[in-house]
Amino acid sequence: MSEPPVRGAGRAEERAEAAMSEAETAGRAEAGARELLEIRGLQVVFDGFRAIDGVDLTVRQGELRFLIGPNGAGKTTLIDVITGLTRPSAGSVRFAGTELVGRKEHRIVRLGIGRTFQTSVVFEELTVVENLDLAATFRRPLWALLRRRRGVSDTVAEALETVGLTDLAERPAGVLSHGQRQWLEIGMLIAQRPRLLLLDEPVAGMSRQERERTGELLTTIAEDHTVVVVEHDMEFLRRYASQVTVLHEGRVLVEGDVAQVRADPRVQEVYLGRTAEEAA
Ligand SMILES: Nc1ncnc2c1ncn2[C@@H]1O[C@H](COP(=O)(O)OP(=O)(O)OP(=O)(O)O)[C@@H](O)[C@H]1O
Repeated sequence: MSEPPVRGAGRAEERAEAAMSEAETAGRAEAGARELLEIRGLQVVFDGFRAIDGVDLTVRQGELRFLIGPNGAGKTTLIDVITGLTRPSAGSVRFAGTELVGRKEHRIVRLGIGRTFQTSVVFEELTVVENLDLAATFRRPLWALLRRRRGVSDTVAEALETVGLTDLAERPAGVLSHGQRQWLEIGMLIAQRPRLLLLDEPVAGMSRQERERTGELLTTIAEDHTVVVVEHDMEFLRRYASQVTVLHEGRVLVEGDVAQVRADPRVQEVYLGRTAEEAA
């Protein structure tokens, strides 16, 4: 379903992005009940295999949504489709009313969607603050990049503060612990001022203490962002999740609050089966 090139489409997209930036400011002030992400009839086929098989998903502005499911359920593929990395064979992904399917990755970032990857994107030789500054320039217009910069911008200072790395601002990112590195990556996303953050397994490999701090961090971030978290850690889910969507074999199996989802026999069978006692 590749589309023919359309003359002026790039400019139309840029206009849409500019409009989105304005809408962004206005949108943040609005009540949190609005639908920000609307996925309908989504299908992704890899060599005849349906990795996503008719997914409908709505995420409202201001939600902290957890996406769980057994290995191969299609969680990462779903994030890949939202961010333009994978093109679906059918369906629609609308973000604040704008269709994302067919848009390039960098344009989707500019529309206000940021994601973390399972692999690190931090520059180890640069300091924490330099990494954040680099991330913050991503959505900045060219003239702003060319201007001589003095000190740390408010955006970067805020991101440092939010992720609790202010004391380590001048240290090279290479010396950070695994947890601190993950927080830096989240800080780098925040510095891009996205409306929607997609976090792929943010507590993987973290110590108990680091997981707790990350849970608190996500709760703070969710106060003024919409956040979708892909997570496997059930203990983490129990403590910090509110709304949960369970994917299984490329479909939405169950959706609801943590208690509803954990009590659902279908979820216990396909996902919590191995931790049924814990789920009780
Ligand atoms: N590029 C690809 N080509 C072929 N098959 C793929 C590709 N990407 C993913 N798949 C398959 O699609 C299915 C969904 O994969 P996906 O990585 O989205 O699952 P997941 O829920 O994120 O799993 P995990 O928890 O293991 O990361 C899997 O069966 C996977 O093998």
